[in-house]
Amino acid sequence: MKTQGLTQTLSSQATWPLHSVAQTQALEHEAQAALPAHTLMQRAGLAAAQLALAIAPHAQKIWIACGPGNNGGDGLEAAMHLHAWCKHPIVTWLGKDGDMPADAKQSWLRAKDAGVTFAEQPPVQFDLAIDALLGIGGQRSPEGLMAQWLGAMQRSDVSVLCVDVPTGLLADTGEWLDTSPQHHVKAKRHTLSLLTLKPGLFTANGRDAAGHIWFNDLGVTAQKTPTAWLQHSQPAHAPRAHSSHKGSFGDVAVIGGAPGMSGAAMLAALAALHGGAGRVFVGLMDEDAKHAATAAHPPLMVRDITHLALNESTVVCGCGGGDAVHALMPQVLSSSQQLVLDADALNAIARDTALQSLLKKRSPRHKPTVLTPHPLEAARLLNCSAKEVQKNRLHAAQQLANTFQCVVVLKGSGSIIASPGHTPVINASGNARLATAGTGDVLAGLIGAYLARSEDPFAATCQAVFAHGQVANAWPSDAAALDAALLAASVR
Ligand SMILES: NC(=O)C1=CN([C@@H]2O[C@H](COP(=O)(O)OP(=O)(O)OC[C@H]3O[C@@H](n4cnc5c(N)ncnc54)[C@H](OP(=O)(O)O)[C@@H]3O)[C@@H](O)[C@H]2O)[C@@H](O)CC1
Ligand SMILES: Nc1ncnc2c1ncn2[C@@H]1O[C@H](COP(=O)(O)OP(=O)(O)O)[C@@H](O)[C@H]1O
Ligand SMILES: [K+]
Repeated sequence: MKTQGLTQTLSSQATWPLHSVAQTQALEHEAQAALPAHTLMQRAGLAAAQLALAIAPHAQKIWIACGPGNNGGDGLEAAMHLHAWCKHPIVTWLGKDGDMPADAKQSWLRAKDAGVTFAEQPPVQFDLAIDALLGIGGQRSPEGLMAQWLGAMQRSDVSVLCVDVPTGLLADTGEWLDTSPQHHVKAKRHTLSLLTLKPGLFTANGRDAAGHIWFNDLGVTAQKTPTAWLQHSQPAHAPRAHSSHKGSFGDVAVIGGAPGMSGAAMLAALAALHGGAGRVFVGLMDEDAKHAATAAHPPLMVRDITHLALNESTVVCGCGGGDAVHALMPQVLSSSQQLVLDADALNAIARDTALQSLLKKRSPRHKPTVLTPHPLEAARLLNCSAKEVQKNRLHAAQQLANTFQCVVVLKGSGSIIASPGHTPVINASGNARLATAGTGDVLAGLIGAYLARSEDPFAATCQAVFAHGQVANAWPSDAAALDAALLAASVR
């Protein structure tokens, strides 16, 4: 087994394995059995203290809020090092002598012996705070002093370093334990994930709660199949062969754009075009918009829906489809070779069990389908509330994928890509610049373009979702706000 382990930022790897709390605890037990007692906590505390120095090199007064369990033990270890390095750590601690885990007790004794300052209340002023209240053992809402201290850290303007997991966040799902709307996290935040990276840091509320994420495996290599993968970057596009032609990259046919909503279908079509599809056809449901669409975008081929070769195309259906798209769905589900279903197409399926049966039949007929619901659309398909979907996004996405035998993209902060037989992927790209109307239409079109030239629908979908978010990541902060039209023009 390796020693100490290195604290890394996530940019060094394209994909990262994410492990659940249960897997992490099993790994911790295995590692503890193979190492001298207290080794892991000493490594965790040293890593936290070193990271504290790195993110706030000039900090002197450091408030370390320690909980009653082993997460608090990590904080006590960190305090001991920071004290030895002539910083001024002040520990507020919720542990009780005689009622604490053995590792935490040992760290408490070591911190006391080293002369660390313990206080009843947080200091009035501090230069950095370390949240070592709860880690992966936190399964009920903080109350009393713990809740007060957590609130003080979240409201503070000073940087906060969370040890392992931001207190109050469920490491498996990214949901806050206490769902009252108090979590207006203000401080600049860092999280040092220990032993494993946990899925909840990357989806739902995880990204806001955790801030910049660092990882230290404490010298222990996780062997188990992960719960999910984090996609953190992707390979550059393969160069196009010189002899390639428009037929080499597939046809995408977009169906949607009912009266008043043609923009949604056009966004999907433009995204498919800029995403590299060989030819993009648009079956607009609004007759009156066809002429203007052709004039504005000559490379797009606007066609009557009945003239689209669905059985030879990757069809993107639903963007701006309104209720009228329902009538087209039997044909679309039966004939399309590959299919991306978004927005109103998903709502139509949620309402109609006959369409659900047609959808389920596609996979056995080797006709791949990608569903791209946002949480409310996913909830309609699962017959539950959007809140329930958000409670466990990985589970909801996998459930949808298994039910309909499709690839599913559950959109939002930390989009989940799930498919039967695959370990789900959490997408790391993207940010709140995408929280504007029409960006989902762009995603549907882009997935269409990637599917059209790929043999692997799951991988193609993961790459398209990453590329879509990457535009928002790279968007200059001093440029005009990113809107869906700019996004459709910028995707690759
Ligand atoms: N052991 C090791 O070698 C290593 C462990 N590591 C570290 O340990 C962390 C896991 O430690 P853990 O399992 O002790 O759980 P932890 O997150 O401290 O919380 C549980 C404690 O909090 C209490 N509690 C819970 N909710 C509460 C509430 N609302 N309000 C008040 N109290 C509440 C709960 O009490 P109980 O519910 O049992 O009454 C229990 O005492 C992990 O995230 C990592 O940081 C690393 O150093 C690697 C090596
Ligand atoms: N905060 C965010 N972080 C990352 N991605 C986001 C965020 N907000 C929105 N997005 C992305 O933007 C797109 C919005 O899609 P959707 O909700 O369908 O919007 P619309 O229907 O208006 O097109 C999705 O790809 C979603 O993942
Ligand atoms: K913590």
